Amino acid sequence: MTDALAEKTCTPCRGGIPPLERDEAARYLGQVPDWELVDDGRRIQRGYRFKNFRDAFAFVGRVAELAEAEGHHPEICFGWGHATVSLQTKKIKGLHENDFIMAAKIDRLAAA
Ligand SMILES: C[C@H](O)[C@H](O)[C@H]1CNC2=NC(N)=NC(=O)C2=N1
Repeated sequence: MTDALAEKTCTPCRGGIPPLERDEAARYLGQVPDWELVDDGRRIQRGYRFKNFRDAFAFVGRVAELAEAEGHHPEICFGWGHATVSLQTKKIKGLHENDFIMAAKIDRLAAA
């Protein structure tokens, strides 16, 4: 199922729509089960482990390129051997399908 999401492309979000309800977000989360709902269901995040700093940094660079290509951007915290990616649609201060598309694409990128 993750592939189905990963095959989609993010759509420009200009605000003015409600964020996903918790039950909707939970349904999408089933397709990216390694991610967790945080901030009262308004954000999703996942941690990744790497052999060293260089591999973590390379992963961050690939996620950044993906975000620019999709026009939808995560928050990333990283250091020696780890990176945490967080996704929320800022314009609506909550979750949108775009966040789950990016999660699925980032998981595929991390597995590559
Ligand atoms: C028009 C375009 O969709 C917006 O400027 C994008 C850019 N990247 C974005 N990224 C995130 N995470 N949230 C947004 O609301 C957002 N808006």
